[in-house]
Amino acid sequence: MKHVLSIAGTDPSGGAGAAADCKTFCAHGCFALNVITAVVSQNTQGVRGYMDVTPDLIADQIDAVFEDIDVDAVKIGMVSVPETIRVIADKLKQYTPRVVVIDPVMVATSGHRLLVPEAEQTLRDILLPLADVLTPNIPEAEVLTGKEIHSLADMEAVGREIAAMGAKAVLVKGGHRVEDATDLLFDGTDVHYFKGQRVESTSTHGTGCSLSSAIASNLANGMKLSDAVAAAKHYVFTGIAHAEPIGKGHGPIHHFYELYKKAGLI
Ligand SMILES: Nc1ncnc2c1ncn2[C@@H]1O[C@H](COP(=O)(O)OP(=O)(O)O)[C@@H](O)[C@H]1O
Ligand SMILES: Cc1ncc(COP(=O)(O)O)c(N)n1
Repeated sequence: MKHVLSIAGTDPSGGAGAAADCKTFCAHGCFALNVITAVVSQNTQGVRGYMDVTPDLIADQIDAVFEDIDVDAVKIGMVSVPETIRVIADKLKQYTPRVVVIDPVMVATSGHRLLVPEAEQTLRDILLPLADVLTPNIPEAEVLTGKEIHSLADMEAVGREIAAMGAKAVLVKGGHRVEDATDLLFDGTDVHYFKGQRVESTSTHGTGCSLSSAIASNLANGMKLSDAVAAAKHYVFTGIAHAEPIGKGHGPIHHFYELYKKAGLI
């Protein structure tokens, strides 16, 4: 069994962050490990506040994992402040995990910032070059490049530009598109489109967290990148399409992929 580590913030309502990551790893038959960067009070209706874990405690959590367990892949989510980014980057350089998937989380679906503006530059300069795969959504790709995205051609242009900043591969996610939910991968050489129908649903909390965790799991399980992304996208699509509404706001996607398969739903 492969061991996959999430480095992310929390969500007590179980839809995003560390909870989504660990559910996704388990659904892919991987053993879930997790390091917490920030304790967040949030639910399906929004983020109420958060407290960053100190850099020393983040470092010690990462050491506790790597000194003890062989890690096959790492997924990084909410990193909130420059100090958090620096300590994670130092530890990635120290332990050189085989696969690093970075979801550059900036703003929650509810509109609350999860990355302070001063940290955007640090993320771009220090963390981005350590990514085997970086998975910005459209607003995040716009912040990283300073360019507006209105079309698939714009998604391709920013994907290439972010790769030129140092990420080995870039998946520009299309969840914020109006017409469909097509994602675009630039793998450093080729461009791949992952066409996706938009599901009209309020169960979209944690889609980005789950997608990047599914990619990390699929890569840990030995898939090649384009297959890993295609399978991850299907996982998230199914999670949205078959979710039972939970909570009063934007509910979580579901992680019962194998059950859905057995039931003949997918
Ligand atoms: N309403 C939707 N219908 C189908 N797929 C969606 C929908 N919303 C998001 N996705 C997919 O979920 C994944 C996460 O995308 P996105 O929502 O853009 O990320 P984030 O959660 O970081 O904002 C992408 O593969 C995207 O295409
Ligand atoms: C700890 C944490 N990490 C990431 C997200 C983003 O998820 P979403 O964009 O689906 O709200 C979140 N809400 N909370």
